Amino acid sequence: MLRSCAARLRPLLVAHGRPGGARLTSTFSFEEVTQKDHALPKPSWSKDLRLLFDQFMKKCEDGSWERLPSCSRHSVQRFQNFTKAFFSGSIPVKEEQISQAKFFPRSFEDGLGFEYAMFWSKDEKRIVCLFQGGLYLQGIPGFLHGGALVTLIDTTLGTHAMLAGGAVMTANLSINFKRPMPLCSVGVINTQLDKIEGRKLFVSCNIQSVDEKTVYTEGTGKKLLLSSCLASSLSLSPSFFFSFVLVYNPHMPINF
Ligand SMILES: CCCCCCCCCCCCCC(=O)SCCNC(=O)CCNC(=O)[C@H](O)C(C)(C)COP(=O)(O)OP(=O)(O)OC[C@H]1O[C@@H](n2cnc3c(N)ncnc32)[C@H](O)[C@@H]1OP(=O)(O)O
Repeated sequence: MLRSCAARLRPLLVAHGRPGGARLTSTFSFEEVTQKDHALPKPSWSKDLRLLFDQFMKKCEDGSWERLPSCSRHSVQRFQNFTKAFFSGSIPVKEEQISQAKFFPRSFEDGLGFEYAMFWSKDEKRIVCLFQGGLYLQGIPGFLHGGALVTLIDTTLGTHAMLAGGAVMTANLSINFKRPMPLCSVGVINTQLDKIEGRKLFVSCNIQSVDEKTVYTEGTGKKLLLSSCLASSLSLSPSFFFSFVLVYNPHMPINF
């Protein structure tokens, strides 16, 4: 699947006239153009997280669910396209800073921060995010920091809103912390799209324990579309969308 996405990206890279584009077209291969996918099992994953992951991978076999790949950096090209399209290219961040920047939830060493994998059901229009909050995310002793939970909620709701509508920003987020969540335990975020009003997407979710007996946190968010591409992108394929995130930037090493 990713190989075919990479093939689809080839003309895109050339079309954008990126530096090195010509070289890439002659040497382009899947191995060269993808970044590390972090949404895959690692030794730091607990047994619970691994078991849940395997259950969802099984659900992916008939195509009803799809695992969403996840990388830690945007390519400079993608950043430039984004800022040009939505901010008239006027974001005051230097290119070298962008190539150093990391996606916040993926910026910790393995097992110490956020470990998570998201699965998308196109038919049910929901995301399930399986996660484990590591030792560096402590708030009150022994429990996850509320801000860490909010980060993951915003990321999951943002991903849902993007799949449903295109590029979005969070305008508003409301959180109820119901029970403290133990450090290093596994949680499950379930999202839903509640309604769409013009450019506004209303999404909500909760975080439950693996046995579904405890609801740790509930979140509702209002996401604002940055473009009017809602109607045309409702049928956007997540694999294509996220494969675009995985575009290789020739100025960066392949593995981080
Ligand atoms: C490396 C791999 C990465 C992979 C990434 C994938 C996953 C990524 C997930 C990442 C996740 C991370 C995500 C992040 O971290 S996003 C970062 C955090 N968010 C921001 O920084 C947003 C800052 N705010 C703005 O830029 C603007 O205010 C926006 C764009 C939001 C709206 O400004 P704009 O000028 O466009 O719109 P408008 O003012 O004409 O208002 C339009 C309508 O909206 C209503 N409204 C506006 N504001 C609010 C509000 N606060 N509450 C409730 N309602 C609000 C307003 O009443 C009006 O309604 P109506 O009168 O029409 O009914």
